[in-house]
This record gives sequence, C-alpha cells and structure tokens, in this order.
Amino acid sequence: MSGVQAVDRTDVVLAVEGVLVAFGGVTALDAVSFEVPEGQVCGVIGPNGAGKTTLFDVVSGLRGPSGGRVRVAGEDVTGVSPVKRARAGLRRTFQRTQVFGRLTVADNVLAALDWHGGGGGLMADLAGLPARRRLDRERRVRVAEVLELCGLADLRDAYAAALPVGQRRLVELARAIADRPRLLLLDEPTSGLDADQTVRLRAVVRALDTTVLLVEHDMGFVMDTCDRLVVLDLGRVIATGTPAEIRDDPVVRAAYLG
Ligand SMILES: Nc1ncnc2c1ncn2[C@@H]1O[C@H](COP(=O)(O)OP(=O)(O)OP(=O)(O)O)[C@@H](O)[C@H]1O
Repeated sequence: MSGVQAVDRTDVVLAVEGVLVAFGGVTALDAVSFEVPEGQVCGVIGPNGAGKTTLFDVVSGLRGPSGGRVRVAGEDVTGVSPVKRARAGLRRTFQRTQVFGRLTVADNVLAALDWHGGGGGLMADLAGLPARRRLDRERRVRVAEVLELCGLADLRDAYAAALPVGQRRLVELARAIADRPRLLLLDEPTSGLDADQTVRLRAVVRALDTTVLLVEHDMGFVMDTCDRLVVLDLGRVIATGTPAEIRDDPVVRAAYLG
C-alpha cells in the first residue's frame, strides 16, 4: 500500500473536472476542477471577472463547456439540459428573483412540489385515490414546514408580487428547497436581503441536509456559512480550503488586492 488515502467516490455530489470555457480571446474558465462531498456547503469566491457566474452556468446547464465534465452524484451531466438536471435533483436560484407573482407564497411553494406531477392522470383525480389524498396532505405539511423554516409562515396568503425583494428572494429559496434537492445552487443569495433576512438565510442553508454550491460577494456571509471555499481568479482555481485557511492564504489576499 502506498501512503495515498483512499477517497470514497460515492459521497461526492458535485464533481467539476477540467472545465474550460472561452469567450473569444478571454478564457473565462481554465481547467477548473473541484469536488463537493454530500451535505457540504461550498462557496465560490473571487474578484470581479474571475469566472464565478460562468462556472454556475456550466454547473446548472445554462452553458456548455468547451472541455471538461460536470458530474452530479457520479453521473456525467455535461451535455444534459437544465430541465433534465432539475429532474436529477439539481435546483438553483437566480440573481434576479424568479417567483410566480400572481400566486400566493404558499402556492408558490406548492407549485414547486407539484413539479413532478401527482401521477395517475385524470382517472386518478376522478377516482380520488386515497394515495392521492395522502400525497396532497403530505405536500401541505411540507409547504408549512418550509415556510416556517424560511420565516414566511405569516406571509403564506400574500401574493408574491406584492412582497419586497428580500421576501421574494426567500420565497424563491423556499421553492428551491421544497422537495429536498440533491444539489442546491445559490447565485448571490444575500443580494436584496436585509440583515435579519441574511441571518435567516444562513440558518436555512445550515439546516438543510442538501449539498450546496453558492456564489456570493458578502464575505462575512461566506465565511460564516460555508464549510469550504473554492477561490477563482482569472478563470483558474487558485485556492481551496476552509474559510479560515482561505482567509490566511497569501495567494488569495494578493488576488483580491490586485
Ligand atoms: N457572454 C460573454 N461574452 C464574452 N465574455 C464574457 C461573457 N461572459 C463572461 N465573459 C467574460 O468571462 C470572464 C468571467 O466572467 P464571469 O461573469 O463568469 O465572472 P464573475 O466572477 O462572475 O464576475 P462578477 O463577480 O463581476 O460577476 C470575464 O472576463 C468576463 O468579461
């Protein structure tokens, strides 16, 4: 036996392997590789133009890389559409909030749970199968749980369009976590949140069993919330480590100071 420690591959939920993206002469991502094990909250940080948004788009399937691979739970999803990735348990939030303005807060979350369909079609609806009713009850319980967790219980009957941006962002988060995703991608999740909402967001992220990848500029939030960080600069990974390791890393400091 060599001294190399065996790594259990089964607990890696997200693997980014040698991902390349170029825009004309600009290399936005240059052989980016890292892994996120099950249940970990991983933050991606880096100065402006480092490639964070591009990386997010590649992981969520909005952009195909010109090289490299993305695996979710071991499965190569590189050429797979965002919709199919969603079916595989990947959810994301956006910098510009996406909620159903004409639905109430509770119905926004319910709609996220209904995404898979009730199964059985019209005949099942007409027959009013007990299984269907039980599923319906379970969904309503889950909606109540998620609204409580996200601090939205008092707003359950409010129309999403009527809410200020911070609350709308929490509704989007509630939608994203409702059916317990395998991998949750959060794009600038604190933007538009006030201090109390940011504390709430952190509590929600920490309370989830889900594996999380987040891009965020608020360093205080990143340092308090993430288990590990990946630091990008000019499209390359320049450091990975715990928040404490990254804070003390001279290469990272130099990149931020330019
Ligand atoms: N559609 C595009 N066309 C051309 N160049 C692009 C495009 N998208 C991004 N880039 C370039 O790729 C590089 C990485 O950009 P990206 O937006 O991924 O960085 P970022 O880390 O998210 O930046 P910021 O923190 O400012 O949002 C930058 O040099 C950017 O100018």
